[in-house]
Amino acid sequence: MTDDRTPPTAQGDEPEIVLDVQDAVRHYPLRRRSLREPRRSVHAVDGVSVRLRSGRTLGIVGESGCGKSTLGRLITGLETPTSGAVRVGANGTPAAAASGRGTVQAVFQDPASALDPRMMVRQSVAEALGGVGRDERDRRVDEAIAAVGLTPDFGSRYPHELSGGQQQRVCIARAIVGEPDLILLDEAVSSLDASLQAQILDLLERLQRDTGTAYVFISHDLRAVRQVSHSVAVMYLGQVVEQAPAEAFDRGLLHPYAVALRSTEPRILDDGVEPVERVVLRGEPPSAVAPPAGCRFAPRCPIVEDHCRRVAPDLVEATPGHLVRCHRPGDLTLSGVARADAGTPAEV
Ligand SMILES: Nc1ncnc2c1ncn2[C@@H]1O[C@H](COP(=O)(O)OP(=O)(O)OP(=O)(O)O)[C@@H](O)[C@H]1O
Repeated sequence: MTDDRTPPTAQGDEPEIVLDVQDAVRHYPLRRRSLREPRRSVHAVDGVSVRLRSGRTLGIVGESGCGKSTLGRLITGLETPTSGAVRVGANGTPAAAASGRGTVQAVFQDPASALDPRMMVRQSVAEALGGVGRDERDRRVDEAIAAVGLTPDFGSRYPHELSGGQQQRVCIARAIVGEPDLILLDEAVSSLDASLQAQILDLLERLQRDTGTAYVFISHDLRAVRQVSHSVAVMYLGQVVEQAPAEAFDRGLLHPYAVALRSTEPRILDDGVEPVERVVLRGEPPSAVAPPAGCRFAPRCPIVEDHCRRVAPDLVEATPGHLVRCHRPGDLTLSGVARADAGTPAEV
């Protein structure tokens, strides 16, 4: 894959928006043990706004429990937001209404459980296509199986006759066969070994070039996210704390949590840049049931000030396409990680 992920569209001729998340909130009410107990809920996603254009990839990273998968379920319409709006496709249909209609497809971590063990590959891919005539269905199923690099004879195999990588290719064939506007990839390469991961990531990039499908790529693997994404959103306790063009993700992160997270993957900088000093965060993430007042990251922040504990920072644009939610953006830097270089940030 190339480093330059700038889409091939001329300026002023922007591709259409296929995902528009506006102030999305998803709270899960907790069961009360008695009626006197106050109502409490898990703030899984707490005011997320992102937009994604056709042909581009938005990466979402953050530690376990920060709300990545919940956001993914809102995008695929598997869940509805407690408040806010999630619209998908060129027509801006609410995600819940678009669910099951093929506008958005999803690929998850475990391909074996995503495939029906009683269905041959062809049936499985055809099932995802829905109601089209038989000839067209056969043609599109053949194309999808070929597009993911499987030979036609795989069509008559069952999932247990495939390797993990081949099963994931079938899941991707199922996702692309109906030509969706958007594919959610939630830890889609995480269970594969390194060389298979590279193959699948290359495949996804090629498919995107050919079809213009947009991807939301959720992963704890920063290296994979950096490789495929045009823009990367870093989540912390249900909120986006930084969204940066992929180039800035290497050297120009501004939020202390994003810098710390980034420092756990020094190998990304193997391309001649000095190694990064590791920032070790104190403590565990606070509970998503009662997020801290002020900045949610304040209890663990290495550069916290009094103000941070009292006033919640807004997500503001530092440079075009680069957003950060911090009172002291850019104040935590690492040796080998230069201060943000505005450059020409990509929009997703
Ligand atoms: N159905 C549910 N009911 C109650 N709480 C939930 C539910 N689903 C998720 N949560 C809680 O919401 C928060 C966000 O969970 P989510 O699965 O979105 O995080 P994640 O970032 O995808 O984590 P991981 O990387 O471990 O998958 C967590 O605190 C989780 O316990």
